[in-house]
Amino acid sequence: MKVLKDILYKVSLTSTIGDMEIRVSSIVFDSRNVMARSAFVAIAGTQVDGHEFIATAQKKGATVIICEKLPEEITEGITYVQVVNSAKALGIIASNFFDNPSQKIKVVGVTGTNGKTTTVTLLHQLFVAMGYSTGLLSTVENKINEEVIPATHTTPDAVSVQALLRKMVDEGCTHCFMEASSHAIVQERIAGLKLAGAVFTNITHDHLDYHGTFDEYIKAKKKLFDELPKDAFALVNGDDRRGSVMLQNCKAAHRTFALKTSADFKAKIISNTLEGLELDINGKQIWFRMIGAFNAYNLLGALGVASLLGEDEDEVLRALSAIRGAKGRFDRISIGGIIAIVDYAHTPDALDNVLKTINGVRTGNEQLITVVGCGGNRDKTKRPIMAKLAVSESNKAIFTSDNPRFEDPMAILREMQAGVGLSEIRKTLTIEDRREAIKTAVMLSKKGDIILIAGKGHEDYQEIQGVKYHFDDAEVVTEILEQLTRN
Ligand SMILES: CC(=O)N[C@H]1[C@@H](OP(=O)(O)OP(=O)(O)OC[C@H]2O[C@@H](n3ccc(=O)[nH]c3=O)[C@H](O)[C@@H]2O)O[C@H](CO)[C@@H](O)[C@@H]1O[C@H](C)C(=O)N[C@@H](C)C(=O)N[C@H](CCC(=O)O)C(=O)O
Ligand SMILES: Nc1ncnc2c1ncn2[C@@H]1O[C@H](COP(=O)(O)OP(=O)(O)OP(=O)(O)O)[C@@H](O)[C@H]1O
Ligand SMILES: N[C@H](CCC[C@H](N)C(=O)O)C(=O)O
Ligand SMILES: [Mg+2]
Repeated sequence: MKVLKDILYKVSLTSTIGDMEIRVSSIVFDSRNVMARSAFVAIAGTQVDGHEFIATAQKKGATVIICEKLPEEITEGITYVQVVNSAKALGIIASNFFDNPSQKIKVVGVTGTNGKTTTVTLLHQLFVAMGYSTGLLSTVENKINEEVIPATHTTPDAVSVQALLRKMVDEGCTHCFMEASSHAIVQERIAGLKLAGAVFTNITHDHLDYHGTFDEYIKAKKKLFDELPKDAFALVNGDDRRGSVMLQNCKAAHRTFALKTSADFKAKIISNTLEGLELDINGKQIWFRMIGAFNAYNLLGALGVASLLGEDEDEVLRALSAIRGAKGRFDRISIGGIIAIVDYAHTPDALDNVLKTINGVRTGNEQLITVVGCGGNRDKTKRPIMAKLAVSESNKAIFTSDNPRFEDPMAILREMQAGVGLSEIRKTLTIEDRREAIKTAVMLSKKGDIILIAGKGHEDYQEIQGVKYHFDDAEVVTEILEQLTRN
């Protein structure tokens, strides 16, 4: 239990009504989770306005209401705190409630359209390998050293972020590497967090359904850098022209990494094969198990962070060279001479990168068959672009479902087909059922061929009408390859 006025430290208040010395049992932003003596924080969301649930929260036992607009009816015995921005207040209050864990651990946030999970996973594995007790907050999973705490979001909600950091500090962690999604930055899920540094990987087309325009999407990412303290570092990809935008008006120490331009952390690709990457870094030639030129950026980002946190470059490079990265990112499954690659490419840039990587290393005698879909209730403008890329960079493309959510799967597929020109339509098949699509790809391939299954990576479900059915691309393709190559 914490005293209300203590957990309001640093929150911009407009007015208060009632006892400020009252004790609070938990911080809750969803009325459905309120318990006796909770403080309920009302937030206007994308679907509903949390202010509509103030009365419900009170009935369920909330004794403190934190809101932007005071309710018309004020109840005796309840304390009301009016704040300027309740989403931001939630982060600060949650941090105070958990005794500001981010002040006791070095937290590094990674943002960007692609490469966040890969970069934080590399860093987590690297710091564990170097002997540090280390936390991870990522799309795939949250972790304290090797203990897995399932993840529901790329960046958890504000209360979970602080609760997880508290657990990390209590378990002796000295570092935490976390993804900062653009949704999380805008929704203030990381308000109240003290960052030791932030990384910008890149920005390309995604999430325009949520942010509205590309400019707003850039602004969302930039907010992370605008709010960094002076003693933090801001490490950006110098080859992405928005890298310098992130650094405008940023008080933290400016640092860059790049393959093409001059930068604080630089590398040159010596070789890039389906087995891994060889890079030249400061005159040292090092081999990494990560595949694809884009992973040179993720490796450099991780090296930059480790160096900025004071680690020895040689030791870092030695450890990094043994690391495989995150699950579902360029996972290779080779059965009966057919190679299947499962990858989380769910944006045009990611798909383009993965296809270019495969095309850059194949002989050309084999076929490349791409199985791909686009998520429902997400940015629709990605659909024709991703379809076009899949067709033009593969011998055959099979369009299929990828979490249709509440949309009609066939409507999504038609929007994908609209991106393919008449001359290329014969190179495509549309098969709504993802298992059937993968099976068809396997049946169409012969020894030496490559099947790329894009979009779901580590995901172990197919989300249809609010229900998550078990579905794992790697599991399905393995089973089908084993069956068909046995016969
Ligand atoms: C679009 C979006 O980001 N939505 C997130 C947001 O919900 P919202 O603003 O839509 O909430 P809402 O349903 O309108 O409700 C408003 C408020 O009323 C409260 N409420 C609601 C109902 C009720 O009965 N009682 C009640 O108190 C809600 O708890 C909330 O505080 O805040 C919620 C709590 O933190 C999130 O769970 C929710 O994530 C949804 C499920 C989601 O799918 N988000 C995705 C898009 C997302 O966040 N993705 C990024 C990664 C993207 C990427 O980088 O690729 C991520 O970080 O995971
Ligand atoms: N640095 C990069 N530049 C471009 N594409 C990349 C990069 N790193 C990874 N990718 C591609 O993007 C996909 C997603 O990578 P990753 O999971 O690391 O990104 P993310 O930013 O965490 O994505 P999300 O927004 O869904 O959390 C990979 O499967 C790969 O296809
Ligand atoms: N973090 C991303 C993941 C997309 C993954 C893809 N499989 C899909 O469902 O669209 C999102 O929530 O938009
Ligand atoms: Mg991620």
